[in-house]
Amino acid sequence: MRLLHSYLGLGGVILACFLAITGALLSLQPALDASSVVDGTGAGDVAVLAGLISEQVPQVERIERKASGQILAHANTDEGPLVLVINPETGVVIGPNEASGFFGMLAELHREMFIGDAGRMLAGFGAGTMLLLSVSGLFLLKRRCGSWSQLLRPAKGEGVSRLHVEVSRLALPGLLLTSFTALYLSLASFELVSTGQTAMPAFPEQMEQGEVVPVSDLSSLQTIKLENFRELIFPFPGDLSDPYTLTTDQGMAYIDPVSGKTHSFAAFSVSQQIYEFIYSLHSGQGMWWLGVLLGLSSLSVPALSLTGLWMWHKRASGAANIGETDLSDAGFVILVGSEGNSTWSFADSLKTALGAHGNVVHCAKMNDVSDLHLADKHVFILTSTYGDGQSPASADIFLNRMKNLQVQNARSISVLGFGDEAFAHYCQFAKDVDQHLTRLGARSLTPLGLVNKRSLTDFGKWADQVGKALGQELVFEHKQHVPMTTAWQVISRKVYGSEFSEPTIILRLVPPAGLLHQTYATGDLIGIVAAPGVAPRYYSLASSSKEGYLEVCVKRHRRGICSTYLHSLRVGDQIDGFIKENPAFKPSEAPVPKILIGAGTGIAPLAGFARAGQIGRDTHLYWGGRHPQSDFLFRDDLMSCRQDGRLAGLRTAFSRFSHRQYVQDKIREDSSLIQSLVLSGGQILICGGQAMARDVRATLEEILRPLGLNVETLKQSRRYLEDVY
Ligand SMILES: Cc1cc2nc3c(=O)[nH]c(=O)nc-3n(C[C@H](O)[C@H](O)[C@H](O)COP(=O)(O)O)c2cc1C
Repeated sequence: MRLLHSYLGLGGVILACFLAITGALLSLQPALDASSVVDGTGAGDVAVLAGLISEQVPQVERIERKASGQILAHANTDEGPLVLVINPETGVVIGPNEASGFFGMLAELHREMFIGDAGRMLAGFGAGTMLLLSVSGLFLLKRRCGSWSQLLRPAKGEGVSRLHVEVSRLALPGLLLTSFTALYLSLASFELVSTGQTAMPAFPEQMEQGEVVPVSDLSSLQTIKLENFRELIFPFPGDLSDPYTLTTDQGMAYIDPVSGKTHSFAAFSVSQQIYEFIYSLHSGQGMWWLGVLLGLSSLSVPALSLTGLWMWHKRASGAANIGETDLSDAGFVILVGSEGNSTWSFADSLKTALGAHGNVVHCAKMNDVSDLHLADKHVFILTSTYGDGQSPASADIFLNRMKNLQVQNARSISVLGFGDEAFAHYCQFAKDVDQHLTRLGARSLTPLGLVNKRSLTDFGKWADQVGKALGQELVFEHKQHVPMTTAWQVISRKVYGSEFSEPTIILRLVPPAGLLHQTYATGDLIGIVAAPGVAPRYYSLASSSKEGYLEVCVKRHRRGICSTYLHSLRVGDQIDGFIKENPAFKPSEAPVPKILIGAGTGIAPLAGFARAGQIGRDTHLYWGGRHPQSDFLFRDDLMSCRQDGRLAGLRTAFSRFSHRQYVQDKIREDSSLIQSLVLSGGQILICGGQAMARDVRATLEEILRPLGLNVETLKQSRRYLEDVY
């Protein structure tokens, strides 16, 4: 699916954009027509209307009623062909149909690119490509979301690939409909599907003799109401053997110009009705709102093409950047499972560190695994997890392939999973691979390692174990991509808990004078690079750009390079940082109760949410700190939130004060309140260290159990969000 999607996208990008843009412009026509339509009941029947028109436009050749209700008269004048818009109420000529020339040309460009059959074939090919892209895109979307039922849930991931997903999700229904109908119309234009249009009425062999009557006196036309009328073609002037040709929504008829009677009639066949229905679905004729919606979804095609190209390039460059080593020379093999590419950079670091000891290392995609990758090698499997606990793109057939391979031939196979604890199935694919290998009897150098949010610390811990097992110290220079930073100036600093060995500060920062203010939301992160070559450290924001400053809360860690650096800053000092969005940790906008739970510096985004007061009145905050006198972070702000009702409840627990309580103790005390908040649709947001998050989760499981609920189910419906570090 992915290959099909990528190659069709690459091959068809220009054609798809061309068809989408011309189609989007054409989609305006039904809406413009509809806006100029006057209620058409006044002129009565077709005979009256045709009579009124032929009096004003003697050279009229054809009258048509478009699906929008607009009436057009086509005449052949001495100055050339003319299309006139007619008021259906009065039959009076409103004026020339100026749009018809432009849209006519545009339609021709869209259908056949002014090059006839070759253009129509290209357009048909483009329609087929778009249909395949939309269908394969739908399946990839399902894979990314985990299952069909999760298709409409908020998209996971970040950056360009998230944009691609969000746009395609909005546009896919429209794109599927447009491309399917376009392909059908294209096949119909080459008569590869039946349109039923061959069923014409029999042409009258003999006309009545006598005087031609005025069109308004033709009895067959007097019975046709305007809303059923489609087209009337006048006989060729002076040709007494030529009848009127009438088309209604029932079928086609020839009408005698002398007697006014119907000579012959052919009803529309089912296939013709299908054709017409599909035509109006594609063009929006008669359903201008659908036309506009389809036009808007077509506009997504250039955006999807650009973001898709970027994703393809990024994916293609991942493995290519790592360099090649001959497999037969290698004693070590690194197999990589990656979707977004970041795991390749860890594979690269591992390869370099192993290579520094003279080891020959070969890297490959997990999907390419063969017996040659295993035979007498130390194998490292580095894989991310994707969708909802599923395999990433470069590992989706790995487990199947492994079934036929001799894992016992490998000297060792060790698995390292990359994932994100915020997901319900943390590193699930790596766990599945590890279990599978154990079942097959593979030897391993180290137990399964897990890396949360690409943490260099987690990676380093696993690599230390590998180094010890091999008797080689592995030194890493992990080249992590650091986005462009901007300068931030400290405008205030408040120190808390200075009597403890690890104090906490709240820093307020603004861009230095003259620099542009960026936009960020409470709960987003600021990445700070404390020294060249050191991986960025991320801190949650307690404020949004609306407040005019950026606020972070930092506890000093004994050997923490970045926290020590931030603690050393004074008012007026400048630092470099970049904003990283954190869409996974945002309170829902629905007016449901919110339960905010945190400990230590985890209070930062929670205090920010409470302060902004946008998250509804029924917000309860639980926080655990050390001592109420010395490190009650954001105390004044939280108190005033409680007073003015932005917080309906504020419960604090202090671990170095009289009762020595932790935040989960306060939660347990409030069990019945929490149960009722959850039952009324409440959302829980947790921020802080891993140990706190684990204890809180266990307590909440106990509280939820009597309700027949658990954390996992809440997580799946985004009612349990964690930002844990
Ligand atoms: C759409 C999407 C779904 C994800 N699903 C999971 C998941 O179910 N479990 C998990 O632990 N991590 C999940 N992650 C996080 C990734 O595994 C993690 O960011 C990893 O470092 C990405 O590595 P890669 O860029 O090499 O694919 C998901 C990420 C995205 C973008």
